[in-house]
Amino acid sequence: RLVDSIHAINESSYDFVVVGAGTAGNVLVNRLTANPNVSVLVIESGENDDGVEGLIVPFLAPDNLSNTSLIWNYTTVPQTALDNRTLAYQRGRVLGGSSSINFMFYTRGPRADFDRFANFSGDEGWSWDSVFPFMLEDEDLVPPVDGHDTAGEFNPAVHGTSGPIQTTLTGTSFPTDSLILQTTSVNSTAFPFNIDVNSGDPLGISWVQTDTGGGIRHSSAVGYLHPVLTRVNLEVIANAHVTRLLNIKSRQEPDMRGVAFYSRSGFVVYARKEVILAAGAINTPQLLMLSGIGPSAELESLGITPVIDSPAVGQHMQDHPLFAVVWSSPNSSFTLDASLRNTTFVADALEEWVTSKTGLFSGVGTNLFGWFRFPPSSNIFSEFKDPAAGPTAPHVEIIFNALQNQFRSFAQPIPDKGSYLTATLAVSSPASRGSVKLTSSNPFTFPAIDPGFLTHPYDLAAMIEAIHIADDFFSQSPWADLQLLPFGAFANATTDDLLASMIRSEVTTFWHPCCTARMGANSDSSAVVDSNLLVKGVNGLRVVDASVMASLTAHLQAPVYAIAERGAALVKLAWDI
Ligand SMILES: Cc1cc2nc3c(=O)[nH]c(=O)nc-3n(C[C@H](O)[C@H](O)[C@H](O)COP(=O)(O)OP(=O)(O)OC[C@H]3O[C@@H](n4cnc5c(N)ncnc54)[C@H](O)[C@@H]3O)c2cc1C
Repeated sequence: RLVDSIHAINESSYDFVVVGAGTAGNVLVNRLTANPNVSVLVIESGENDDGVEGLIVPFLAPDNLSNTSLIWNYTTVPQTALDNRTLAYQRGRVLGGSSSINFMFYTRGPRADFDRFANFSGDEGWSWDSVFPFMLEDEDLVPPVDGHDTAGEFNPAVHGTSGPIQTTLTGTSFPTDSLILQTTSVNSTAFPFNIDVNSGDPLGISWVQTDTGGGIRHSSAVGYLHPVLTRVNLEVIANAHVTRLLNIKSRQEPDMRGVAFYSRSGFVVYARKEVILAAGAINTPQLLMLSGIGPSAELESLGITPVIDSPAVGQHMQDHPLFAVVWSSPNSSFTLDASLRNTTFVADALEEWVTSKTGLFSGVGTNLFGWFRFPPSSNIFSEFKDPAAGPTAPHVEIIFNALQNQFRSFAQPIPDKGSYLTATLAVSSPASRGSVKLTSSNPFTFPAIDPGFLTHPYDLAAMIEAIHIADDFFSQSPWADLQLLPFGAFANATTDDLLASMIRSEVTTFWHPCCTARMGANSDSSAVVDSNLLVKGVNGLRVVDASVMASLTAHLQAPVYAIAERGAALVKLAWDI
């Protein structure tokens, strides 16, 4: 049952209180309420997603970033390695959380990253082989909207077909698709084709898989929450902001099963079994610290009485730095710039989506992308230790036909004529670390978010390597007819030093924060939760969201689903439900 008012809530205590109806939170809600004897309240700060068209049209995803009623409109602190720029740092604030506003790439990440989770936490249960069955549980792979034959575009053996989240392959082809594939043939050593990015070995160039189905976004709200809203043992309150967790024991080990929240006025509810924090990698550490779980001295300086000293809360933050390089081409038939400037073309494409959920608006605008490792002999490793987790973990990601082969830049203005090809690049296993810190004891004051982009020099060197790989890619024979020329600032960045300044002045976020309440062995003071995701040093509190990752991996949504599926299994096991 979805309620919009606190007065409609039936109880003052529930078996489980879940904080945040986001990507992970809705997995917990769905799996726990499958048992009719278990009662769950989920408290979500954002509004109901149902009926908000902008959230379900895949092609319109970027527009959500400026819809401030659906997002946490965060900004980072000045990034010291990015010319002191601050960056917009949006998160989803709506049922479905960031899965309702993200760009829908469905990527589970490399085997090596999950094996690193297992090593770090001392729990084999987090290894790729152990988590893999949970990865299949969230997924329902469905045919693409154009019904084309997908043989050779994915490996059915590594996909789920009965989970809540529909995933699919592109249903709109772009002229550059065949050129990308030809490049994997003419130089399969540097640019191998990989039939399935989600097998645990994502290296090479693959077809993009998205969490869309039938031409619409399948967020955690669409897949996990709305179908179970009729369960009588579930209550969901939207537009209700959790302000802190309450220690309900004055002696012995703290017990955090009280939840204070605000919905026009303040309320408290209690969990009989557990509070599960699923507020995401920014708000989870914020709430822990507001509740007295964090670095004691910092909390005291803000007037917050510490419950336990947990210095790692908010630390070890990672995110992928993202950057774009643009080439111009006199051959406009390969790019969509001209079409997208034509209002009739755009209106017709939208009309096609409205009537049949097919065409340009049914897709995310990117069909093929690649993950690459630098060779062991690469100069970068004479200077830096390799931060990647192992042989399946990429060093860089390149999205070759980003957003329909049109001009796309995070810093430069859109030209009103010409045709362009944009590659977006990311450092996949960055060495930089950042933090989330409280600036106030007021729960409505935004925390200080510092992703620490490029603060480790390896990340800048890796981004320069990514540009060289992209350049090499577009220098291969299939691209000759396009007569590509580096465009804009890229055209003038003719040395690595000039590339470095361009990177510093343009890098932005891939919106993948994680690791701010990371998992680890009990003896490890750099970890906030144990390998069962229970907050160390207190009772009754578990964290299940991107904050618990031991280190950064892929695009985070599919890994978060897998972590949440396993998290739900851990909760059920702990309470024998
Ligand atoms: C613009 C963008 C594009 C992205 N693109 C992709 C992509 O293409 N592929 C991919 O894999 N990943 C992508 N990501 C990342 C991915 O979506 C997130 O990492 C993932 O969804 C995070 O899941 P989560 O459960 O940790 O947090 P969220 O899904 O953000 O959920 C947290 C929820 O908690 C709620 N909440 C927070 N604080 C409170 C509070 N105090 N009280 C009550 N409720 C609260 C929030 O409103 C939210 O609903 C993208 C993210 C963004 C923002």
